[in-house]
Amino acid sequence: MYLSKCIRFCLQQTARTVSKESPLWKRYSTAAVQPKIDTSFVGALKTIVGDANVSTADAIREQHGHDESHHAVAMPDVVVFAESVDHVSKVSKLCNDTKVPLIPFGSGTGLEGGVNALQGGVCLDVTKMDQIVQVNAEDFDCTVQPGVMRLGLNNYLRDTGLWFPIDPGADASVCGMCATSASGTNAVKYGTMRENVLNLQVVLPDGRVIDTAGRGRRTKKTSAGYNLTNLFLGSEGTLGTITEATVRLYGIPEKTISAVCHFNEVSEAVDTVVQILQCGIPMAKLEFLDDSAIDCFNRFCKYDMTVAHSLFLEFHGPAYGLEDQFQSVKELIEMNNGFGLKQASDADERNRLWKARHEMVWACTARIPGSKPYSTDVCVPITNLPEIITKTKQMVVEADVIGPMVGHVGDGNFHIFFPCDHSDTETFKKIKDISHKMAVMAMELNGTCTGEHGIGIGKRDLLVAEVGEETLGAMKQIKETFDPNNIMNPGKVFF
Ligand SMILES: Cc1cc2c(cc1C)N(C[C@H](O)[C@H](O)[C@H](O)COP(=O)(O)OP(=O)(O)OC[C@H]1O[C@@H](n3cnc4c(N)ncnc43)[C@H](O)[C@@H]1O)c1[nH]c(=O)[nH]c(=O)c1N2
Ligand SMILES: CCCCCCC(=O)C(=O)O
Ligand SMILES: [Mn+2]
Repeated sequence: MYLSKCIRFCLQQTARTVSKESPLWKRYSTAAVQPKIDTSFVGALKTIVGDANVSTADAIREQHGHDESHHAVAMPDVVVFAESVDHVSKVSKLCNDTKVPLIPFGSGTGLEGGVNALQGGVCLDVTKMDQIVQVNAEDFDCTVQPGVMRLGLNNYLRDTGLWFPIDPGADASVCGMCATSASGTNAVKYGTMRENVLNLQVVLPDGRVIDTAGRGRRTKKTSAGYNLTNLFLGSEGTLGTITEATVRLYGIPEKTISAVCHFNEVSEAVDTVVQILQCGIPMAKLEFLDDSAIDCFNRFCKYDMTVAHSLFLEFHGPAYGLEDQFQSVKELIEMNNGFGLKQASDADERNRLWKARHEMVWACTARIPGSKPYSTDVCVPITNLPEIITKTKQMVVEADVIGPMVGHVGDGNFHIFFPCDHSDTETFKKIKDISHKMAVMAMELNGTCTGEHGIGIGKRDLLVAEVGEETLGAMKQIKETFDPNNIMNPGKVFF
């Protein structure tokens, strides 16, 4: 009850901070100085990176003014394509000296408006820095530049017998995945980015270049000083630009089993998840799709799966023992009245299933032609998962909106993929109301308003409620220490 009162108090307080006279607004809001983008500034950029790497063309600015979220496009004044750490350092220093906003751009697949240039300024596109610097196969790690995408990394690794398993549904940049503390379907076994980054090279706003664990360090564990690596993980471009990431790699599993099963009740599916995890069965993937999501799945991905609440499961490991794990899960599914348990017959069927799962948001969006996706992203301790999923499903049904539920329930994290026609203001209001209530419910159940997509623009009010004023104040102190001129991605994470 106490938690609930704190959360609601903070939300009320934050509602007041939007009107700028309240003390909370002054304490947390650090609006950047309006950019001084003139021909001499653009000329200075061209001197640093070369004429071809600076663009003020509308099409390029528009392309860099949004990500895959529902947030409105906010174009930068200029787009700079960095080709080296030196470029990043000198551009950062120029922006810092002239107090011009600087927004790092990975591959634009973010879901919270993270790259949108709310106050104009310079978009720093790092895709040209696309080298895989080093692969240390015997140590299970590699170092990549910020333009390396996760699928490109895994293609490069194919002959080594290793892979990088963190798998957001998009082909994102590895450094962008660091910046948003990304996750995906494999997190239940391999963890999220927070558990898989050994070192980061970061260019600070004033141009200084640091290595968060020390240059060349790549141990699985360290107790040397503050954990700056995890400080920059999830920083969403607000503390510095990541110009190298050293990440953990894993052996490609000898054997993989994928399977699907169905339930008549949401509670039966989610109870099965909790029991699987409490039995310590080392699942690789454990995804939930409700009946509405399966309906979208069938329509868009050309499947004819039973339209019922479903679990998509995957097991990774040595050939021996994997079938035993599957049989243990089979018993738990049957104990919870699950039915239709079916293994994928071969790698093609397995890959087709998971490709469809990764494209679920588009399947759900296609339910209303011309709509845009609006995704939620709450995460709770798994024992609280049955309550929040059941209550959320009830909210969606009562609101009479299309709200397919999909997610990484093995991590306690799930989404609703609302097809959102912004011109339908009544439905859009219902969607935002459900999203807000879900986030408050998650926080009241000891969870978080964002398991993997970040705060960006749309969840800044929720962050205050989630962490509380004192903790947010400490975060602001860190921000002001690294970025006293507030040039790094202003308006994100904090008001
Ligand atoms: C269809 C689909 C499906 C999914 C997802 C997206 C889409 C379109 N995502 C979200 C997205 O893929 C994820 O947030 C990525 O980490 C974003 O990486 P980008 O390189 O696209 O960052 P993008 O360029 O979008 O930037 C995201 C944020 O990071 C910052 N940033 C980017 N590169 C940086 C750098 N080098 N240094 C500092 N800051 C930097 C930006 O400033 C911005 O604030 C997701 N996510 C997830 O966690 N799990 C999932 O399952 C999915 N699924
Ligand atoms: C474009 C919206 C993407 C929604 C989120 C996708 C995601 O996280 C997933 O698990 O799928
Ligand atoms: Mn997800």
